[in-house]
Amino acid sequence: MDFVTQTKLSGVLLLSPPRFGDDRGFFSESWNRRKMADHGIDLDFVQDNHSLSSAVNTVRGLHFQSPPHAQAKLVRCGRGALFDVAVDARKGSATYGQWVGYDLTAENGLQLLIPAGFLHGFATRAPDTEIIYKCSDYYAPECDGAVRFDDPEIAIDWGLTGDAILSEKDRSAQLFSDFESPFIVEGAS
Ligand SMILES: Cc1cn([C@H]2C[C@H](O)[C@@H](COP(=O)(O)OP(=O)(O)O[C@H]3O[C@@H](C)C(=O)[C@@H](O)[C@H]3O)O2)c(=O)[nH]c1=O
Repeated sequence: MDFVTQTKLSGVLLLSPPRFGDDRGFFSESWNRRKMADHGIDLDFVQDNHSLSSAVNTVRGLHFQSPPHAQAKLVRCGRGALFDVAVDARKGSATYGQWVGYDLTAENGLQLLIPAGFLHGFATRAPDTEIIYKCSDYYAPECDGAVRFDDPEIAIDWGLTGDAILSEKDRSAQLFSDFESPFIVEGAS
Protein backbone atom coordinates (compact mmCIF):
# COMPACT_ATOMS: atom_id res chain seq x y z
CA MET A 1 0.00 0.00 0.00
CA ASP A 2 1.26 3.50 -0.83
CA PHE A 3 2.24 5.80 2.04
CA VAL A 4 -0.50 8.24 0.94
CA THR A 5 -3.80 7.27 -0.67
CA GLN A 6 -6.24 9.95 -1.80
CA THR A 7 -9.86 9.16 -0.86
CA LYS A 8 -12.97 10.20 -2.80
CA LEU A 9 -13.16 13.31 -0.57
CA SER A 10 -10.57 15.84 -1.66
CA GLY A 11 -8.02 16.39 1.12
CA VAL A 12 -9.00 13.34 3.18
CA LEU A 13 -6.01 11.03 2.99
CA LEU A 14 -5.42 7.48 4.12
CA LEU A 15 -1.84 7.08 5.33
CA SER A 16 0.09 3.89 5.71
CA PRO A 17 3.34 4.70 7.55
CA PRO A 18 5.99 2.02 7.01
CA ARG A 19 6.52 -0.45 9.85
CA PHE A 20 9.87 -2.07 10.51
CA GLY A 21 9.29 -5.39 12.16
CA ASP A 22 11.87 -7.43 14.07
CA ASP A 23 11.96 -9.99 16.86
CA ARG A 24 10.89 -7.36 19.38
CA GLY A 25 7.86 -6.16 17.48
CA PHE A 26 7.87 -3.15 15.14
CA PHE A 27 8.99 0.46 14.79
CA SER A 28 7.05 3.11 12.92
CA GLU A 29 7.18 6.88 12.54
CA SER A 30 3.62 7.83 13.37
CA TRP A 31 4.16 11.50 12.39
CA ASN A 32 6.98 13.07 10.43
CA ARG A 33 6.32 16.66 9.47
CA ARG A 34 9.03 16.83 6.80
CA LYS A 35 7.86 13.65 5.13
CA MET A 36 4.30 14.92 5.03
CA ALA A 37 5.49 18.25 3.60
CA ASP A 38 7.15 16.22 0.81
CA HIS A 39 3.62 15.08 0.00
CA GLY A 40 2.35 18.67 -0.01
CA ILE A 41 0.79 18.50 3.45
CA ASP A 42 2.10 21.04 5.92
CA LEU A 43 0.14 20.98 9.13
CA ASP A 44 1.02 22.62 12.39
CA PHE A 45 -0.36 20.25 14.99
CA VAL A 46 -0.65 21.74 18.48
CA GLN A 47 -2.61 19.17 20.52
CA ASP A 48 -2.65 15.38 20.79
CA ASN A 49 -5.79 13.62 22.02
CA HIS A 50 -6.11 10.11 23.38
CA SER A 51 -9.37 8.45 24.41
CA LEU A 52 -10.42 5.00 25.48
CA SER A 53 -13.79 3.50 24.61
CA SER A 54 -14.49 0.43 26.70
CA ALA A 55 -17.32 -1.17 24.75
CA VAL A 56 -17.73 -2.32 21.17
CA ASN A 57 -20.22 -0.13 19.21
CA THR A 58 -19.24 3.03 21.07
CA VAL A 59 -19.76 5.89 18.65
CA ARG A 60 -18.20 9.33 19.15
CA GLY A 61 -19.28 11.94 16.61
CA LEU A 62 -19.95 13.52 14.32
CA HIS A 63 -17.88 16.36 15.74
CA PHE A 64 -16.35 19.62 14.52
CA GLN A 65 -14.91 22.88 15.81
CA SER A 66 -16.01 26.04 14.02
CA PRO A 67 -13.62 28.74 12.83
CA PRO A 68 -11.57 30.44 14.14
CA HIS A 69 -10.70 27.16 15.89
CA ALA A 70 -11.40 24.65 13.11
CA GLN A 71 -9.20 21.58 13.42
CA ALA A 72 -7.47 19.27 10.98
CA LYS A 73 -6.94 15.85 12.59
CA LEU A 74 -4.56 12.99 12.04
CA VAL A 75 -6.18 9.90 13.50
CA ARG A 76 -4.86 6.47 14.39
CA CYS A 77 -5.77 3.55 16.59
CA GLY A 78 -3.50 2.77 19.55
CA ARG A 79 -5.30 -0.34 20.74
CA GLY A 80 -8.16 -2.39 19.39
CA ALA A 81 -10.02 -1.41 16.23
CA LEU A 82 -12.14 1.47 15.06
CA PHE A 83 -14.09 2.56 12.01
CA ASP A 84 -13.13 6.16 11.39
CA VAL A 85 -15.39 8.49 9.39
CA ALA A 86 -15.02 11.91 7.78
CA VAL A 87 -17.98 13.87 6.33
CA ASP A 88 -17.48 16.75 3.94
CA ALA A 89 -19.15 19.80 5.54
CA ARG A 90 -17.63 22.49 3.31
CA LYS A 91 -20.28 24.66 1.69
CA GLY A 92 -19.79 24.75 -2.06
CA SER A 93 -17.97 21.44 -2.15
CA ALA A 94 -18.94 19.00 -4.90
CA THR A 95 -18.93 16.27 -2.26
CA TYR A 96 -20.83 18.18 0.46
CA GLY A 97 -22.55 15.69 2.79
CA GLN A 98 -20.61 12.70 1.50
CA TRP A 99 -18.66 10.45 3.84
CA VAL A 100 -15.72 8.05 3.81
CA GLY A 101 -14.92 5.47 6.45
CA TYR A 102 -11.89 3.26 7.07
CA ASP A 103 -10.95 0.55 9.52
CA LEU A 104 -8.02 1.83 11.56
CA THR A 105 -6.63 -0.83 13.86
CA ALA A 106 -3.68 -1.17 16.19
CA GLU A 107 -2.56 -3.96 13.90
CA ASN A 108 -2.78 -2.22 10.50
CA GLY A 109 -1.37 1.11 11.74
CA LEU A 110 -3.39 3.05 9.17
CA GLN A 111 -4.06 6.74 9.75
CA LEU A 112 -6.73 9.08 8.44
CA LEU A 113 -5.90 12.71 7.75
CA ILE A 114 -9.04 14.84 8.02
CA PRO A 115 -8.71 18.50 7.04
CA ALA A 116 -10.66 21.32 8.70
CA GLY A 117 -14.14 21.55 7.22
CA PHE A 118 -15.03 17.92 7.79
CA LEU A 119 -17.10 16.29 10.51
CA HIS A 120 -15.31 13.48 12.30
CA GLY A 121 -16.57 10.44 14.15
CA PHE A 122 -15.73 6.84 14.84
CA ALA A 123 -17.23 3.56 16.01
CA THR A 124 -15.34 0.95 17.98
CA ARG A 125 -15.05 -2.57 16.61
CA ALA A 126 -13.25 -4.07 19.61
CA PRO A 127 -13.43 -3.62 23.39
CA ASP A 128 -10.99 -1.24 25.07
CA THR A 129 -10.22 0.63 21.88
CA GLU A 130 -7.89 3.61 22.09
CA ILE A 131 -7.84 6.41 19.54
CA ILE A 132 -4.97 8.87 19.30
CA TYR A 133 -5.16 11.96 17.12
CA LYS A 134 -3.24 15.11 16.45
CA CYS A 135 -5.15 18.39 16.11
CA SER A 136 -4.14 21.57 14.32
CA ASP A 137 -5.89 23.86 16.81
CA TYR A 138 -6.56 23.80 20.54
CA TYR A 139 -9.78 22.59 22.10
CA ALA A 140 -12.26 25.48 22.09
CA PRO A 141 -15.48 24.37 23.78
CA GLU A 142 -17.32 27.46 22.58
CA CYS A 143 -16.67 26.34 18.98
CA ASP A 144 -17.45 22.67 19.59
CA GLY A 145 -20.39 21.17 17.71
CA ALA A 146 -21.97 17.88 16.72
CA VAL A 147 -24.23 16.41 14.05
CA ARG A 148 -26.16 13.18 14.58
CA PHE A 149 -24.09 10.08 13.80
CA ASP A 150 -27.22 8.43 12.36
CA ASP A 151 -28.34 11.38 10.29
CA PRO A 152 -30.61 10.03 7.53
CA GLU A 153 -29.27 12.38 4.87
CA ILE A 154 -25.61 11.50 5.43
CA ALA A 155 -26.56 7.83 5.93
CA ILE A 156 -23.28 6.42 7.19
CA ASP A 157 -23.07 2.64 7.20
CA TRP A 158 -21.33 2.25 10.56
CA GLY A 159 -21.43 -1.54 10.49
CA LEU A 160 -22.59 -1.65 14.11
CA THR A 161 -23.39 -5.03 15.64
CA GLY A 162 -25.72 -3.61 18.32
CA ASP A 163 -27.11 -0.35 19.67
CA ALA A 164 -24.72 2.58 19.52
CA ILE A 165 -23.27 3.67 22.86
CA LEU A 166 -23.30 7.47 22.87
CA SER A 167 -22.52 10.44 25.09
CA GLU A 168 -25.39 12.68 26.16
CA LYS A 169 -24.04 15.35 23.82
CA ASP A 170 -24.10 12.99 20.84
CA ARG A 171 -27.58 11.68 21.70
CA SER A 172 -28.94 15.21 21.42
CA ALA A 173 -26.89 16.30 18.39
CA GLN A 174 -28.53 18.21 15.55
CA LEU A 175 -29.61 16.89 12.17
CA PHE A 176 -27.41 17.69 9.19
CA SER A 177 -30.35 19.58 7.61
CA ASP A 178 -30.38 21.93 10.64
CA PHE A 179 -26.60 22.35 10.62
CA GLU A 180 -25.47 25.74 9.34
CA SER A 181 -22.03 24.94 8.11
CA PRO A 182 -19.38 27.49 9.08
CA PHE A 183 -17.01 25.95 6.53
CA ILE A 184 -16.47 27.02 2.93
CA VAL A 185 -14.58 24.99 0.38
CA GLU A 186 -11.25 26.55 -0.62
CA GLY A 187 -11.58 28.60 -3.78
CA ALA A 188 -15.34 29.22 -3.34
CA SER A 189 -16.50 32.78 -2.86
C1 LIG B 1 -12.32 17.15 22.70
C2 LIG B 1 -11.83 17.59 24.10
C3 LIG B 1 -12.58 17.32 25.22
N1 LIG B 1 -12.14 17.72 26.44
C4 LIG B 1 -12.97 17.39 27.62
C5 LIG B 1 -14.39 17.93 27.59
C6 LIG B 1 -15.20 16.87 28.28
O1 LIG B 1 -15.21 17.11 29.68
C7 LIG B 1 -14.43 15.59 28.03
C8 LIG B 1 -15.06 14.69 26.98
O2 LIG B 1 -15.27 15.46 25.82
P1 LIG B 1 -16.14 14.92 24.61
O3 LIG B 1 -17.34 14.24 25.13
O4 LIG B 1 -16.34 16.06 23.67
O5 LIG B 1 -15.15 13.83 23.98
P2 LIG B 1 -15.32 13.02 22.61
O6 LIG B 1 -16.77 12.68 22.41
O7 LIG B 1 -14.34 11.96 22.58
O8 LIG B 1 -14.98 14.15 21.54
C9 LIG B 1 -14.05 13.94 20.50
O9 LIG B 1 -14.67 13.12 19.52
C10 LIG B 1 -13.91 12.89 18.34
C11 LIG B 1 -14.76 12.11 17.37
C12 LIG B 1 -13.30 14.10 17.78
O10 LIG B 1 -13.16 14.27 16.56
C13 LIG B 1 -12.74 15.08 18.75
O11 LIG B 1 -12.41 16.32 18.14
C14 LIG B 1 -13.65 15.30 19.93
O12 LIG B 1 -14.80 16.01 19.50
O13 LIG B 1 -13.12 15.96 27.66
C15 LIG B 1 -10.97 18.40 26.59
O14 LIG B 1 -10.58 18.78 27.74
N2 LIG B 1 -10.19 18.66 25.50
C16 LIG B 1 -10.59 18.28 24.24
O15 LIG B 1 -9.84 18.53 23.24
